[in-house]
Amino acid sequence: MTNVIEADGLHRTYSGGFEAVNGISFAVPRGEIFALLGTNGAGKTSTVELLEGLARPTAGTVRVLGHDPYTERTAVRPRIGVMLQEGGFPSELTVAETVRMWAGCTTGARPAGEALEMVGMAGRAKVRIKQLSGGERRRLDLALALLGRPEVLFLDEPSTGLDAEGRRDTWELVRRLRDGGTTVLLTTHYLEEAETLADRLAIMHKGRIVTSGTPAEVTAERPARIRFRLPEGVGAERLPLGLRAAADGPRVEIRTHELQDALGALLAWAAEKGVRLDALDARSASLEEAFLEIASRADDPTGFRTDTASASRTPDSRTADLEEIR
Ligand SMILES: Nc1ncnc2c1ncn2[C@@H]1O[C@H](COP(=O)(O)OP(=O)(O)OP(=O)(O)O)[C@@H](O)[C@H]1O
Repeated sequence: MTNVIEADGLHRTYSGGFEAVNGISFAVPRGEIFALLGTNGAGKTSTVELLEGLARPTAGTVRVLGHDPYTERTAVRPRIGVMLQEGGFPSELTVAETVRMWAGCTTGARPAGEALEMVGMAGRAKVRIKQLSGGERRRLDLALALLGRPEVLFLDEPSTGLDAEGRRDTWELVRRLRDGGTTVLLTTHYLEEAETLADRLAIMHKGRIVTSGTPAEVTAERPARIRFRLPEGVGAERLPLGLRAAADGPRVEIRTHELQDALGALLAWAAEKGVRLDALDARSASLEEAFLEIASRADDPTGFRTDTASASRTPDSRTADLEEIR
């Protein structure tokens, strides 16, 4: 499969000497939605700007559609669509005028009405920019990014400021574009967005990629969780040995990399002993849990793991992991 975006050993150091991007590498094949996640200030926007050709990396290489997006800007720019974190529009123009103005600078632009239709803004064509809500401005930003029928779409926090319905509409649109062959790289703070939308993702922290893979791969590295309440008079120490659990009074939590085995053992024990497990809840790790764990672990210099190290961690298959109830 052809890689449409390739970043290799990227560094970006700002003029004061601050290293915002610290040696990251990844590749995005054609027709994939790739999400860059990260803590505030992790370096996502700094990275995306390098991919968009808005800045030159301090070290390392970027290829977009086989070209250097900075030095070969004229070859790359007509084939990409960019939605920046904050678009600046003349506030007195109407939505339609803004789109037409933008279309005038775009080769092979879609008709203005079509671009507005795609983002659900056709009914707002005559409204002045200054009268738009924050969410409507985001939709307009997206319409402008789509004007040139881009092969590669860069979306920096596309659904920030959108309500739940607007977010779902945007996800639908991004999926349709992907299904039509567009490659999409997006940054987001919404973990649900990354989990449901991204084919693959990378989590950044302090300029580095800490982990990457499909959403399922990233969460699979984290233990699943079983929670329940034991009846009065039944202590957690009576649970089967393999299921040593953290208990806070009657509330018990088991963390395990083998959810099916652990749950099976727990239910068999409860049935045999006639113990009722109240509020029983078993679930795989969510991306949010993975993210929070990565962020807190990466803050601890002794606990920092690189991508390779965390990927090669082998879960203990027989014993459930024990963790304190938080
Ligand atoms: N022009 C600049 N000069 C110096 N430092 C900068 C500059 N632009 C960004 N930074 C710093 O680089 C780091 C990374 O910023 P960046 O905007 O890339 O992070 P981000 O992951 O997009 O953050 P957020 O999620 O908060 O938008 C931050 O610490 C930021 O303060």
